[in-house]
Amino acid sequence: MSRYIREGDNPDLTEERRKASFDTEAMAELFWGARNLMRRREIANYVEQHREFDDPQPTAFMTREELIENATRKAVLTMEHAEKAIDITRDEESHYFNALTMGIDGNPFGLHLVMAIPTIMNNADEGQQDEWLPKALNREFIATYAQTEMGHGTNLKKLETTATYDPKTQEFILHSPTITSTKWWPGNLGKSSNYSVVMAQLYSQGKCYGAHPFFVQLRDLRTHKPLPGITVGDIGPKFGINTNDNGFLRFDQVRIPRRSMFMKHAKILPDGTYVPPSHSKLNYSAMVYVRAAVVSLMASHLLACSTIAVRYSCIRRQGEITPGTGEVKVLDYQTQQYRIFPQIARGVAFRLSGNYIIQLYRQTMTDIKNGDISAVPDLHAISCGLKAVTSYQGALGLEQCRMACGGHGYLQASGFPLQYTVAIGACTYEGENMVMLLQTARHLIKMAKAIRSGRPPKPNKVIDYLFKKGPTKCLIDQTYDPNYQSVLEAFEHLSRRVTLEVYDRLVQLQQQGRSYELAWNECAVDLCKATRAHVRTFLAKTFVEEVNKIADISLKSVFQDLLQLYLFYEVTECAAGLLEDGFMSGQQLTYAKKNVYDALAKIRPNAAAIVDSFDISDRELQSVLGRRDGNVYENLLKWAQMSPLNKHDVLPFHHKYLGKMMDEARQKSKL
Ligand SMILES: CCCCCCCCCCCCC/C=C/C(=O)SCCNC(=O)CCNC(=O)[C@H](O)C(C)(C)COP(=O)(O)OP(=O)(O)OC[C@H]1O[C@@H](n2cnc3c(N)ncnc32)[C@H](O)[C@@H]1OP(=O)(O)O
Ligand SMILES: Cc1cc2nc3c(=O)[nH]c(=O)nc-3n(C[C@H](O)[C@H](O)[C@H](O)COP(=O)(O)OP(=O)(O)OC[C@H]3O[C@@H](n4cnc5c(N)ncnc54)[C@H](O)[C@@H]3O)c2cc1C
Repeated sequence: MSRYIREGDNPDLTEERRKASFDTEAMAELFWGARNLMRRREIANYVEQHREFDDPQPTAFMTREELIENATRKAVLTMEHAEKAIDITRDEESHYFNALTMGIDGNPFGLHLVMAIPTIMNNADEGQQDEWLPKALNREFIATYAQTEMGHGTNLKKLETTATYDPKTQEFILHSPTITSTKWWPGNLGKSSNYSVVMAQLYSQGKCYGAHPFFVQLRDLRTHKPLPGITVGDIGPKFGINTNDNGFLRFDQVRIPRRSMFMKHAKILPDGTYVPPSHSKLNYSAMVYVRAAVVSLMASHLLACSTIAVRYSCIRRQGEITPGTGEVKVLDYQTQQYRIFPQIARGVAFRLSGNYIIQLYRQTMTDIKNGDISAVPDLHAISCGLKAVTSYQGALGLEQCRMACGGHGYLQASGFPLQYTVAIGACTYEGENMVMLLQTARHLIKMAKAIRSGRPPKPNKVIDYLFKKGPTKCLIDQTYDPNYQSVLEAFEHLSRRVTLEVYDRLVQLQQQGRSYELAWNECAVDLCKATRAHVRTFLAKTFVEEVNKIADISLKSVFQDLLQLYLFYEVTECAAGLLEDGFMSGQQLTYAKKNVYDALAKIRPNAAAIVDSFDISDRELQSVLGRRDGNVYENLLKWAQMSPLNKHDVLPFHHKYLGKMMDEARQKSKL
């Protein structure tokens, strides 16, 4: 018996696992890296041995208060166990440990770890870091990130919370002047946090200097009651992440010391003089971090949901393909493969680009510390576009996986509602997706201007292709092309064309008398298309580069199948754009489709082993349909029997309403 095939497993799933053309363990090592995989296994074992991390019942059956209490209990346990279970200096280990112990629906430390600590690290000056960081790491307080207000989330310039400097007392006065200035949404703000990063309009010497971050104590450290002048609470149930106490917050003339303003970049001197930062957006770095992290987060969601969908599709038999030969596994239907396998391929693509963008983020933060801010605009541009594209495609992909599981996919027991409701938040938080696409487009338009004026900027891996002249006709079906250069060139062509076309239209509209802003708005849909084309090119190139690095032939061949699917699926997705200017022919589109179908057929026998190699445990999946052992039906029944409604054969209020109604109806009909 192996790690993947065990006694008592569903025989249909075992048969699938035996079919694989590669060694699943070797694939898992390639996917995670040998050391990371070993550490994942050790961490998972650690958690399995500590049953106190188990939920007392499936979270789907809990009330909101029970959810939050359970998450809080496990969050404290997680912190207590962290040093024994993981190397806390390694983010990968922390993320994995947290996902195993606390799940994905939220926990009281979410924003503390993901936004408040990064803000302290990147926006506090040395003295402030010395004071706040050890306490933050030591969990002496829990902080969140309060930026969005009821009236404004996107347009930070219009935030209404004010921080007015009073040089007499050397304090800021925080105030929420209107209902719409109420901070609204911050994760863990409602009940868990006692501190927060607060974005407020900075006023000094009668002048407004725009939104700046402040570090503010919200609750008494002993009683946990809100401090005087502070009104704080939970915003109520949401589409998802109901384990998270997203909150509201108001200030009524609350005084905080001058040194509560984050002063690494901008400063207020004791007399009220404002010292500007070297780059006006350096205070936004925590947002940049989460945008970059979303790419890997979407990979995790897609890989988890495709694991569920593939496993379930291997044990679900329904209908015959050849009459009289018996019911097939639903994974044998080409339509099923077409729904699920592209999600696997996209998940892998996101994982590879997610690694790249997080490294770029870390490098840029180090550069900023050393006084070099040159990479900031490029990081902002690509992270906004990637965040928007991966969260949107991730959301669509999860829904495909759900639908691929038929009726059972709609059950909470499938695990999809949890994955989906958590994942789609990323289309909105950290910058609404359209707004993010338009941020990247600003960068692309600058590049287009440089192309038109014949002055390329200094070399940059992400945008260099825009300045090259590619082939004038698509060559995807013409040459032997193991590195898919002609597909990449097609993506580059599309990106270059839509970027230049929308740039030319912007210029033309201005020449016709429109202001830049009005012209921009008239071009906004196409500007978003330019960003999507650019991000597609980036994701595809990263995928090709990474597959080329694989040495093991049998593993490489599996990745090549996924790459083939990814690239040609993307060709079909953007076919309208490639056909529009005659770059690609209808015949070439047929060729692309054929490549998609060929790839589906090649992936089919390996599908179960591919998803096994993602090494996603049952504890993470929280899915009866996606169980490793494939024993779905008996466990679905067990799961339903745990429903609180089944505590009583007859619901306590039955006779009050339905019972009474039917009794009365029967009596009337007897009369
Ligand atoms: C498996 C991995 C697990 C990892 C774990 C991850 C877990 C994830 C958990 C998720 C938790 C979610 C928590 C959510 C938190 C939030 O949502 S916090 C609130 C987020 N809010 C936003 O994102 C607001 C969006 N709005 C903006 O960012 C800005 O308002 C704007 C739209 C970008 C415009 O900014 P503004 O200052 O008004 O712009 P302008 O003055 O017009 O300037 C524009 C120029 O500035 C450049 N720029 C903008 N932002 C940045 C930046 N961050 N960095 C660098 N440069 C920036 C922009 O490009 C413009 O430049 P030019 O074109 O040169 O003018
Ligand atoms: C799950 C979740 C968690 C969150 N966590 C936090 C948190 O911890 N801390 C925090 O501070 N905030 C948080 N937020 C708030 C979040 O960051 C904002 O909701 C988000 O930035 C979008 O802003 P908005 O709500 O103002 O949307 P709006 O800007 O009002 O969006 C409404 C519509 O207007 C469009 N639109 C707006 N401006 C433009 C424009 N310039 N061009 C084109 N279209 C435009 C948008 O595309 C969208 O279609 C969270 C939100 C969610 C959903």
